[in-house]
Amino acid sequence: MWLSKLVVSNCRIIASTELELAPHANVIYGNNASGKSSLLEALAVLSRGRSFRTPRIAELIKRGEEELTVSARVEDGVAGGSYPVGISKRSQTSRIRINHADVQQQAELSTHIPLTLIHPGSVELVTGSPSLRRAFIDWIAFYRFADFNSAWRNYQRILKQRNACLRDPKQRYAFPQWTEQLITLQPVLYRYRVQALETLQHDLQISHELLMNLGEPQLQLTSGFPGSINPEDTAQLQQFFREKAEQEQKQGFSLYGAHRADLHILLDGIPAVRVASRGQLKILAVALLLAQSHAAAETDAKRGIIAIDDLASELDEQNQQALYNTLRTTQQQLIITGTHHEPLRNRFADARVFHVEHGKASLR
Ligand SMILES: Nc1ncnc2c1ncn2[C@@H]1O[C@H](COP(=O)(O)OP(=O)(O)OP(=O)(O)O)[C@@H](O)[C@H]1O
Repeated sequence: MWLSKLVVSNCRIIASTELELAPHANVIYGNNASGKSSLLEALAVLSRGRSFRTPRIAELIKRGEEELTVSARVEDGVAGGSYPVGISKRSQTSRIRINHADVQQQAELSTHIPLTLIHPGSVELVTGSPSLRRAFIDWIAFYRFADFNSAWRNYQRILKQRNACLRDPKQRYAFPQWTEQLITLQPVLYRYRVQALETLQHDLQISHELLMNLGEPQLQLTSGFPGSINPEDTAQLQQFFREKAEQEQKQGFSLYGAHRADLHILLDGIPAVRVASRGQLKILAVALLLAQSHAAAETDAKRGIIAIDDLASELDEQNQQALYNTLRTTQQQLIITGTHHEPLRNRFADARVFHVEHGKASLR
C-alpha cells in the first residue's frame, strides 16, 4: 500500500492543503513552524487515530475550528487500483470512512495505512517504558497476522473485568472465571509476538549499515511472567495464578500476563540503554523502526510508508549517510521532512519535493 494523495484540513497551522505524493521518495521542506510536523501528525491521525506529539486531539485541531479532517487515496499494491480513506476528528468523536463506507474501529483504517514514524522522540523506543516496546512488537503482529487484533482486544476486555474483580470484593465471585479466560489467551499472544520478533530479527538486516559500528542488538522477548514460567503451559499458569491470587488482590490489579511483556534490547549482553551513547541509542531506535516497517510487509506489494520528521539534524554525517543509504534501498514509500531541500534532494535525486509555508504545501 502507498498513498498517492494526502488532504489535510484544520490540523494545527494547516487550514487546508493537498499533496499528490510520489510512490517512493517525497521530501517536504520549509522553515521552522511552517507546518511540516503538522502534516506528519495528520498522517499519524489517519493511520493510528492519534498524533505522536500529544494524546489530546483538541490540541491538534486548528485554533478556532471544531474538527480536523485527513483523507488519502490508498494505492493497493496487491489487488491493484486505489480507493479513498478518511478520518474526521472532534475532541470527543471520530468519523472514519473507507471506500465511501463508514467504519467503527480505528483498527480497520489502520490496516490500510501501515505507517512507521521516525521522529526525534523515537529514541524512547529504547529508553522509554515497556509499553512502547510492546506496542512496537504488537504493531508487526497486527499487520502480519489477521487474528492478532481480535485476540488482543479480547485480552484487554478480559483484563478489565478481572481488574474490576480484584478491586471490588463484591465482584470477587467472578474472579476464577476471568482468570481462566486470561490464561487461555497467554499462549496465543505469546506465539504471535514470538513470530513477530522472528520476522523483525530477519528484517534487521535492512539496517546493517546503520548498525555497523554498534553490532547487532540482541532482542529478548519477556512474556509478562517470571522467567521460570512457560507462558504456553496452561497448567503451570493456573498453578502460578493460584499462588499469586492473594498478592494480586492486595494490589488490586493484574500483575502478570501479556500486558506486562517487554522486549529487552541488549548490546553485547548488556541493556543498550546502559552502554550506548545518546546518538547510538537513536541509531538503534531508527534501525529497529526501519526493520519494523519491513517486518510488517509480508511481500513488496504490501509495502508500507515510512515518515521521518527532521531526524537527520540530530545525527552526525556518517550516520546520516548510513540512514540515507538504507532509505534508498527500501521499497517503502518515504515521506521525509527537513528545513532545507538541497541536502535531501541531493540524497534522493528522484524525490518529489514539496515546499511548506504557513501550513500550505506546494510542489516545487
Ligand atoms: N491547534 C493549533 N492551531 C493553530 N496553530 C497551531 C496549533 N498547534 C500548534 N500550532 C502552530 O503550528 C505551527 C506549526 O508547527 P509545526 O510543528 O508543524 O512546524 P514545523 O514546520 O514542523 O517546524 P520545525 O521545523 O520548527 O519543527 C507552530 O507555529 C505552532 O505554534
